[in-house]
Amino acid sequence: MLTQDQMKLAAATKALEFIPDDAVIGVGTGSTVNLFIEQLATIKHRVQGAVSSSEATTARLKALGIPVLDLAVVDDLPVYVDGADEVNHYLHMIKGGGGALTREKIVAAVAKEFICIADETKYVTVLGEFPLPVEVVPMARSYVARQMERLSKPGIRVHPELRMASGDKVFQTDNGNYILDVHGLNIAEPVSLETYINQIAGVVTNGLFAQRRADVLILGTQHGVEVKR
Ligand SMILES: O=C[C@H](O)[C@H](O)[C@H](O)COP(=O)(O)O
Repeated sequence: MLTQDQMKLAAATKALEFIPDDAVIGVGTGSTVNLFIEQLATIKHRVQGAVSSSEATTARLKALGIPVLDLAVVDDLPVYVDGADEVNHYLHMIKGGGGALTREKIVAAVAKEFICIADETKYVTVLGEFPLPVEVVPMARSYVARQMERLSKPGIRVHPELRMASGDKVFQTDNGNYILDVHGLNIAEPVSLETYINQIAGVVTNGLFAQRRADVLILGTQHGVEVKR
């Protein structure tokens, strides 16, 4: 029986086959991506560098000698590799468990191909068991929380929770914002919910990646690596 980390590593290693020569690569954030970064370091001589989606990823890339470029000076990003907290059969995702959703969404928007690397525990029929991260401007946190609660239905309570770092310290994103983790959503229509939440004043973005879904899912399973499109 493989561990979750072994399945993540298998998916991260397979992703190397999707990396074109001499390209700048978009790199996401999280434990699965950290394994990918270690693999990417083994072929760093054949890439120009990486665009990073978080301060944590930037530090790891630099530590392994992979040049980090500013997205603003990169015109062509053929591939973006990132993990997910949940991914459904249409390759819509929930992301942002590590709080990097906004920069991830920006880099993903620029990239031609989004390659999601995940282990089989992330593969779901309906998104929403994982609480949906919503990045908010700090002063809007209570207003946005109230708007999210209005998504409750009879028998289903939608419950936003302000993400804490430790003790009574509020978690802050790389952009200086807060995260509401929204529990109780059963997401039957990810594209319309993504749009709806993003229109609430004070929301920077939410962790649904449905309008810009993954193009390829590399899934580490107990029976080997599966590639889905
Ligand atoms: O903000 C974090 C990212 O969206 C990650 O891609 C996501 O949380 C998955 O992370 P992990 O690979 O650690 O499960």
